[in-house]
Amino acid sequence: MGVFKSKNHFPVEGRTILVTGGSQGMGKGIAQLLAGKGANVLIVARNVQKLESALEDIRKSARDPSTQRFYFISADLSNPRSAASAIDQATTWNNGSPPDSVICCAGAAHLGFFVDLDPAVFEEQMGTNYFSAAYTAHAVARAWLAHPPTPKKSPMALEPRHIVFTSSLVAFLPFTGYTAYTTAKCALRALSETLSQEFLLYEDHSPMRSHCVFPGTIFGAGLDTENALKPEITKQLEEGDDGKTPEQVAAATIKNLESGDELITVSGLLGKAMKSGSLGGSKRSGYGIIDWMMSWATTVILAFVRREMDGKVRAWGKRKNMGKIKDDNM
Ligand SMILES: NC(=O)C1=CN([C@@H]2O[C@H](COP(=O)(O)OP(=O)(O)OC[C@H]3O[C@@H](n4cnc5c(N)ncnc54)[C@H](OP(=O)(O)O)[C@@H]3O)[C@@H](O)[C@H]2O)C=CC1
Ligand SMILES: CCCCCCCCCCCCCCCC(=O)[C@@H](N)CO
Repeated sequence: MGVFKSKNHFPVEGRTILVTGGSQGMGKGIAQLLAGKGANVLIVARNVQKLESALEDIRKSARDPSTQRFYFISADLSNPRSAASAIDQATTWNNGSPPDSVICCAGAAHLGFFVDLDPAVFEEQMGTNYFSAAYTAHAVARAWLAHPPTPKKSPMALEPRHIVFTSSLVAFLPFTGYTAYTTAKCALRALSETLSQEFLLYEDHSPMRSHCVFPGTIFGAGLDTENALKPEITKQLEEGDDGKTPEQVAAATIKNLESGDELITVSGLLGKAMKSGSLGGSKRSGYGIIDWMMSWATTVILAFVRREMDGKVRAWGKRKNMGKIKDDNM
């Protein structure tokens, strides 16, 4: 049956994988899934209590608890020195080799209308969502180049090492209320795609791959926190997405990594359609046929979707008298 079995581009058994934001939500889901597939897993986040309790659950998901190893590192990854130190600690723990792959899930959304946000939020959102991943990637790419890969199977086979970024469906279509967050998530897409090309420089001696995941709504504590600040109109615009559990998002992410996708969606047809409408010069999945055919439909559909969304936003502003100068100010 070997002929029909396609290559697994993301083997994890016996590998060491670092997951940022691994203490809850999607990151924890991914860490548990990788543990179940036989990987050694490190998780990084700030809050130690959450890290400890997540690590317990990850350990319980292990395929073989007698051989697999698990560890947590507490670090604020929006600080470049802390991110570099986290990769150093991970390398020391992993007997001197950097983690084989890194999955960056750390992130959080601060919602609100642009004019209502304190300017500090723009910087915080870049730190939490963009710099946390950029600094982690920078530190691990340097470590990878300093530690050439050791062949896992035959002497000739060099397994690529992978860095995975987590963006969002909001990177494909504007959603009112998300300015501070979406800009950081779009920056992650640009980083991932530029890196995927730049990594080709090292293809012969130190193959590396970068990927970007674009989840839709993920249920959990992160979503509950962001919803407290989310404008009603934003909730209306997001209604087309039913949402997924962290476990569903984790499973779809790993499945797509295994099939070798660079840009990964995890929301069924909705995600595939939104992605295909924004491909430009981006890498297609497989031979690109499905992306290409789908894009015929979505360039048309998305124009209508956008019109409908804009109509909702315009009507909302009108109903709430937004932007109107109060009479007593005149
Ligand atoms: N929830 C959703 O609807 C969607 C989420 N996403 C993105 O998917 C990812 C996962 O989302 P979700 O499952 O909701 O995540 P959660 O909010 O549940 O968890 C976020 C994780 O990131 C960690 N983290 C946050 N900031 C930092 C930091 N500065 N340094 C280190 N760790 C940090 C948190 O731990 P601690 O606070 O202890 O540091 C926690 O482990 C995020 O990047 C999010 O932006 C994308 C689309 C939709
Ligand atoms: C053919 C195209 C049809 C388009 C339909 C539009 C509806 C899609 C809704 C998507 C909702 C956005 C979810 C991500 C939110 C997010 O990233 C935050 N929650 C972060 O925490």
